[in-house]
Amino acid sequence: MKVGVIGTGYVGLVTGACLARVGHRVCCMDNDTAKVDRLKRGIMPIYEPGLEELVRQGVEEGLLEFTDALAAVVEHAEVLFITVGTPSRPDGSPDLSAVRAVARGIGQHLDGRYRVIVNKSTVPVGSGNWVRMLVEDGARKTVPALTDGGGAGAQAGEPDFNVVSNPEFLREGSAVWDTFHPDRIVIGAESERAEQVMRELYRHWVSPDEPEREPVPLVVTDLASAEMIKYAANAFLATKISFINEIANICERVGADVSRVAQAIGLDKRIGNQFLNAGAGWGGSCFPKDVSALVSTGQEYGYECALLKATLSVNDTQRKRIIEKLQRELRILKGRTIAIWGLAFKPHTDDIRSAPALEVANQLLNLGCRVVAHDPVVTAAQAHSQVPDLQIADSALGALDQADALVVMTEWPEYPQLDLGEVGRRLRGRVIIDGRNCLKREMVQELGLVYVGIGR
Ligand SMILES: NC(=O)c1ccc[n+]([C@@H]2O[C@H](COP(=O)([O-])OP(=O)(O)OC[C@H]3O[C@@H](n4cnc5c(N)ncnc54)[C@H](O)[C@@H]3O)[C@@H](O)[C@H]2O)c1
Ligand SMILES: O=c1ccn([C@@H]2O[C@H](COP(=O)(O)OP(=O)(O)O[C@H]3O[C@H](CO)[C@@H](O)[C@H](O)[C@H]3O)[C@@H](O)[C@H]2O)c(=O)[nH]1
Repeated sequence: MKVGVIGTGYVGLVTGACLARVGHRVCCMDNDTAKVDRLKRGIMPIYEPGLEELVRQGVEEGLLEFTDALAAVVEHAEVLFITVGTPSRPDGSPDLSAVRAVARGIGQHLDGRYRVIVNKSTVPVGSGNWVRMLVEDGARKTVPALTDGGGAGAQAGEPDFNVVSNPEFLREGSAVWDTFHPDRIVIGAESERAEQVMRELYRHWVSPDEPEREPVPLVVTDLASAEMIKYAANAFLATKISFINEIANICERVGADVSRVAQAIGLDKRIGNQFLNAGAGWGGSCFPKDVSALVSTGQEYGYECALLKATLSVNDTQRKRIIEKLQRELRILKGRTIAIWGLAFKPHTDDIRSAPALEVANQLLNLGCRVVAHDPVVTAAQAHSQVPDLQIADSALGALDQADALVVMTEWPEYPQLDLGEVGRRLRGRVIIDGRNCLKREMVQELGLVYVGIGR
């Protein structure tokens, strides 16, 4: 099928490359001309395992191309994905300005051919109807027949597009794998015709040719339910982490070990063992904004989301606990040098959007510390775009020289592999705050260092 992807960011690029891999002809569009130019030269805008090869293969096979022209992508595609960003506004509600611009723009370039317009951006309930309205508004300017009402068809009363909600559940760092192995595909469709197009688009997943491959469950719903499924999934996962962090905070007080508690409760199949790692709290481009957006939707309808507000508030205080732990061990923070291992909001990505590490770094700088950080993939330029006063070390061990304490903020697998003896020798102070419970406590303690984990 001919597929268009509008917004070649994380989701757009991965979606486009994976759809090309299964044989669709994909045109990815972005209004960031520099990004498009780099992509045409094979330079990836993000660090994501497996993505570069996939993009190269798609381009070489003539199945994947990039453009900065909206008209070109609308012209090309039978199915048009909207994958632009929907960041939080200061009040927690999502900023939908990019979706608005794209939906209107699509309308302006529609011709008489039928299109399926797919919302893959995470957008509040009701956005499917809103996108339909915006596309119609855009089309009205260029397709006079629409002024007769009834839809976006070149002939009055005959719509030439349908809107579909197809939320995305990929995780950064394993985005390609997740796209090929999703737990489910959700389609909120406003017509049978659009549903059939989406079934065909996802045939590789939902009706695999190879008998050894299990079909991926396809959940077909109305638009509003599909939109809600995305928010509910993220809110549940974020709540699960805030829950275990709260348990961790009680564990610390009563002398229990949250790792053992999580392991044991996770064996209960009703609870499950994933997303039970206590730590410095969740971050990233999705959980913070999506939980806030759901609270904001509740408020629009006069509903107080008490549980979701608690999820957010536990997460807020969780980062402050890192500072409290440092204060407890070092007493005076002013004038101290603190080393931070890990800046990305989680391992295997260079994404620093709402990264707990940067928030902790900022707080420490405000408290008068010098902060020296290391991350295996986040560059100094990226880090400085958010925290200009942060010092960046070339190596994890290099970050420790003159440091009074080490704080581990991202559980990159290489950190626990480092020579702890060397860590002990390099650190000026004796304190290690393991904000991700990823180091071997006993080994740290054997070296005469003070180990402080989360909930243990
Ligand atoms: N990142 C994730 O892991 C993830 C996972 C699931 C869902 N989502 C959702 O997917 C959406 C996209 O997220 P992302 O992380 O890929 O965002 P992103 O910021 O990485 O990418 C968005 C892209 O859209 C482009 N863009 C903005 N306005 C445009 C316009 N008018 N025309 C064309 N392109 C435009 C930007 O230049 C950028 O390249 C969000 O709603 C997000 O919540 C993200
Ligand atoms: O047990 C855990 C698991 C995760 N985290 C933290 O939670 C955050 C989010 O992690 P993760 O969910 O793995 O990353 P994302 O790439 O943000 O993916 C989430 O957000 C995406 C965007 O909506 C969804 O598509 C995914 O399904 C959803 O997992 C990170 O800061 C992690 O450090 C924990 O603290 N403890």
